[in-house]
Amino acid sequence: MLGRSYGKLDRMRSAYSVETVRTAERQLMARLPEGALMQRAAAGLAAACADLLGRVYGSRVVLLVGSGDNGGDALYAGARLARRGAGVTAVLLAPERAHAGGLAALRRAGGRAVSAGGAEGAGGGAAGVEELIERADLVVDGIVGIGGKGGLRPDAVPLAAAAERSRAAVVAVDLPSGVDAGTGEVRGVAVRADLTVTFGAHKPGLLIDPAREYAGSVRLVDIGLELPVEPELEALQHADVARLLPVPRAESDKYRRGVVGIAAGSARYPGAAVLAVAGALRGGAGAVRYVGPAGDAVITRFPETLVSDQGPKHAGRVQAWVVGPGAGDDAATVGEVLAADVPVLVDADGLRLAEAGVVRARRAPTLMTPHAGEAAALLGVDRAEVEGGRLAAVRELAGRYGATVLLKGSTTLIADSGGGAVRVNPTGTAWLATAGSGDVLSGLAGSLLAAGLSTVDAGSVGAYVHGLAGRLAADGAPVGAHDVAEAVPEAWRNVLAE
Ligand SMILES: NC(=O)C1=CN([C@@H]2O[C@H](COP(=O)(O)OP(=O)(O)OC[C@H]3O[C@@H](n4cnc5c(N)ncnc54)[C@H](O)[C@@H]3O)[C@@H](O)[C@H]2O)[C@@H](O)CC1
Ligand SMILES: Nc1ncnc2c1ncn2[C@@H]1O[C@H](COP(=O)(O)OP(=O)(O)O)[C@@H](O)[C@H]1O
Ligand SMILES: [K+]
Repeated sequence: MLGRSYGKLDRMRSAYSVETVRTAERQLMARLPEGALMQRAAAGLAAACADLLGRVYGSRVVLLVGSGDNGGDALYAGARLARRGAGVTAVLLAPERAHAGGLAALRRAGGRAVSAGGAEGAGGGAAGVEELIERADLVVDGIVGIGGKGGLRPDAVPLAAAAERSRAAVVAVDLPSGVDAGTGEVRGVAVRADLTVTFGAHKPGLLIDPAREYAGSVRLVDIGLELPVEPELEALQHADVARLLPVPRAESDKYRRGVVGIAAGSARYPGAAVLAVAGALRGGAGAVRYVGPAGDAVITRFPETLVSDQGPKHAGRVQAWVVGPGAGDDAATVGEVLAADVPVLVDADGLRLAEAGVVRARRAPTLMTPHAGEAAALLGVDRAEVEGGRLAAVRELAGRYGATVLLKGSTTLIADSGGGAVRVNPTGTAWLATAGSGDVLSGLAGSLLAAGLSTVDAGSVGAYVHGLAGRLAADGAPVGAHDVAEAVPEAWRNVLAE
């Protein structure tokens, strides 16, 4: 929990695909002496390990070393720690293919190496190796980095399991071994790290669940890569959001600030209408119109709402619509809203009722906000497939519908149909997994649309403020969706205070 101290994140965080990182590395390597890049990586890694250890001298460090350059980084960093008095043991998964220069450096510094399979020297053997890991103060995971394919290989699985059992702090080199760097997918076992030291650029997997959870906190080591302007993934931070939040000027009036229309709720689910309005009233629009059968419940709770029981077509001026929360099977209302020539946010029941062809044919932009279950239903796949491959799912939906799609959940992603960087929300908290909090988000993001933000900005700023409001409201204890709505002004002030 970041709690009330939240808010020191001030630069857009970007992640680049593995191919982009490799290209940048090749270009830089061509201009540098051989091995220089790996030394930069190892120096940053060793410094992070030393910070974590506090006292390096006398500490017990175990390196898990695969056969690629990821293992090389671990070996060179281990050599640096050994020179400062740590007892360093490298566990080699493939002794004959371990990075030769790194291994020699470690041995010169007084470190030793054993085989994971037990073939080489004392202390080897599977049981001995696992014991070594369990007794360590620090485990450095250099099994595999961006060269990884598929899940962790079977010979590496017991090492990852021993690291998880161990009391040691676990530092992953570049990525936790076993996670997919490009997508955040995790197939089978992967290393669970307390800290991941990543080189040159964040990789998408470090920002997307489930892999993000395996990474622990992430420290970026600058190795001098020159990266393209457009990343594959970007996470807004406080300063970015502060620039995008709509703030009224002296000449503003309620219409200039934007009117958001909420077509939500039903006799069965009046609460969804109330919660969507609760979010909308705190989202920057100058007025909130409500259309639907829950007008009485809405007006009782929020007398400032402009309530109408006519359909959306007769509701009067609206700069953006929200349709769907708690809407049941009211396809006619969804159709009417989609026919309006203003931005529309479609959520919940509305997603099921919005035909792809109709959404694609709209001239004004559309923002769809499914959770994983709804996204799975739209794509005709299992929910687990969406949860395991969120990036592919959000892109696929955006392409199919010709819309901006915000995929809710542990990592909320926002993709535009035109391609470009996918936004990832960094403020989410599992306390938001409470009934109705999605309704608050749809009202909030709809209000931002009415205030003039693009669908991508309204979705990502909405998710950011909503996540922050969830953290502030919860502050370590369970909350209801209405609490989240009530904390939105505090979240807003928190962002602008930066
Ligand atoms: N390319 C560069 O310029 C730099 C690379 N660096 C490091 O180099 C890494 C990439 O190195 P490589 O390209 O050698 O690749 P890796 O070391 O990431 O992985 C390749 C090795 O892992 C094995 N492997 C692949 N999939 C596996 C799996 N699922 N389970 C277990 N083992 C698996 C392969 O057999 C191969 O031997 C980066 O992640 C980073 O740590 C850094 O030194 C910085 C500079
Ligand atoms: N584990 C989680 N971590 C972070 N945020 C979550 C998590 N689970 C759900 N959320 C967020 O909570 C909200 C729930 O929305 P939704 O699933 O539509 O619920 P409802 O339909 O009950 O309103 C979304 O903003 C979603 O991103
Ligand atoms: K690794």
